[in-house]
Amino acid sequence: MLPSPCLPLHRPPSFPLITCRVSPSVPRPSPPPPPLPSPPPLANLSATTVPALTCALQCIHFQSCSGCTQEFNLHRPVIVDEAAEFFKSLGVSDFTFDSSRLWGWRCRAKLAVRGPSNNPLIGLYEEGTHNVVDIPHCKAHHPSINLAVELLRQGITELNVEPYDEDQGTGDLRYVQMAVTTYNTSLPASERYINGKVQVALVWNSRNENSPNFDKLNALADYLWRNGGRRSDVNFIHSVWANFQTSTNNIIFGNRWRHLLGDRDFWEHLGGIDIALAPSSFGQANTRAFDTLLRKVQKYVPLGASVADLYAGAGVIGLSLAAARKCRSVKCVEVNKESKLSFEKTVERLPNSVDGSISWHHADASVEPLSWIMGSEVVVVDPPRKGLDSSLVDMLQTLSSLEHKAKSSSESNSKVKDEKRPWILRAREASVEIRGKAALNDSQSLPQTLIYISCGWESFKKDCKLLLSSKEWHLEKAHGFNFFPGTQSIEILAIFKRGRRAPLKKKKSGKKKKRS
Ligand SMILES: C[S@@+](CC[C@H](N)C(=O)[O-])C[C@H]1O[C@@H](n2cnc3c(N)ncnc32)[C@H](O)[C@@H]1O
Repeated sequence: MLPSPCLPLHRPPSFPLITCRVSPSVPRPSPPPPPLPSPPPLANLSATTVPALTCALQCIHFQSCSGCTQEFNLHRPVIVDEAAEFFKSLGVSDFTFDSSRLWGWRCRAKLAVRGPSNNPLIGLYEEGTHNVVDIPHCKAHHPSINLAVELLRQGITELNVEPYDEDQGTGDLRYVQMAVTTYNTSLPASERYINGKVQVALVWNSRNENSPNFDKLNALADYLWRNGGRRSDVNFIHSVWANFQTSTNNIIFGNRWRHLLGDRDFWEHLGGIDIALAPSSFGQANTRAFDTLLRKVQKYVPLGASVADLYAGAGVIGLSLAAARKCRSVKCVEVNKESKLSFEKTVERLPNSVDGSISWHHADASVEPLSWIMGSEVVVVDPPRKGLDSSLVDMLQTLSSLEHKAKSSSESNSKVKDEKRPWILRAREASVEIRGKAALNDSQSLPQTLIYISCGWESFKKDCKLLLSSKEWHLEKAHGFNFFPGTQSIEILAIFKRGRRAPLKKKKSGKKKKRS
């Protein structure tokens, strides 16, 4: 039998929750945070009164690790002022910025594993290099991720697992993805976050389960499960998965996944619904801040609307809208086929009141983008950091003139027999169509609202200017969210409406006209 881990693994005390503005949906950890100066109100974007040190990162890895770039004023990334100015110049002067947890916010981390087995390095690359910096005390990680990293480190050493050597292409363990679920209904809501459990995905340097080093992978998974799983004292490992990757490029995951131990299903409660997320599907790193954003998005979608959710991942945004806004139809479009299963599981748990037409399509949103948004009143886009594909921007810029073309294109799409385009046929094969009581929306109408969610500020600015320059859209509202405290990045939620902005009504002077 293998010895138990040499270091005792205890759950560390929770980080204090300090925020610029605590969203009401964010559960407070227990015990309550120490008394600290109250943060400035959200909408006030003028100079902050919170001492910089109160919201300082205070992380011993700050100098060496590339993960964080802002050490002080975590509640207010430097980019917020620029964003407020940018939106003001476009006629939106009530930009808001919402902050939540400043430490322990990262619920999803992909870490490289390098170095010797008796002293493994588990962390991020040093800026501009492929040298891995060990970050056992990372302040951004959810505390359970740091615990799981520590346990993994012990397992690697005790079992003599060889970390990957990039130069030689040798070694076994290349990366690890750690994702935390904070959804445990057996605990009081206030204790769920801090007691989050980790889904560990080990990226193994072999083709599949038949490779000679598979026994070692199983031994490492057993070690994690025995010392951190359900029957251990600490119980912070949710499950262990394997991903097989032998390529020499920089892509972290290979195509083959295998569930090894623990619960197969991983649930989170976001935007008012239960969400399933497989390790192969995209998941937001800051789940609490994402929940705040989802609830804000709901406010901009009319009840009963039809929605196209492009760059949808497992359909979290679309499905939360389907439930909260009783959407007539929701169409999700995503290029990663691995997200389909998570979407299907989430749909199974949707409340019975959701009876609109719901579908998920494995397709590239940049190919024939018009076909995806036709018939929807609201289109949601949540692209990767590089922003929208140019074909999508082009289409959104010329929407009115495309109206006629849209009609004929939709007519030809509906003739399944005549369809020759392979990408459309493939998308149909891989799509999931769940028809509720409500009929599918076959209308030819085009969206009046565009909801743009962005994690890439520079690309957002570019896309935003292009959309506005066409006069096809105007900007109605803009919000920022502190998704990545300690970095220069924020998440943007921008609401565009078709056509020109209505001119501001002139204020009445208040003086009564004299009767003649
Ligand atoms: C920032 S993530 C957002 C995912 C989802 N909205 C969520 O919040 O969970 C961007 C997603 O776009 C997908 N994607 C990237 N390029 C795409 C394309 N051309 N067409 C469709 N999906 C794409 C990625 O696979 C990824 O899942």
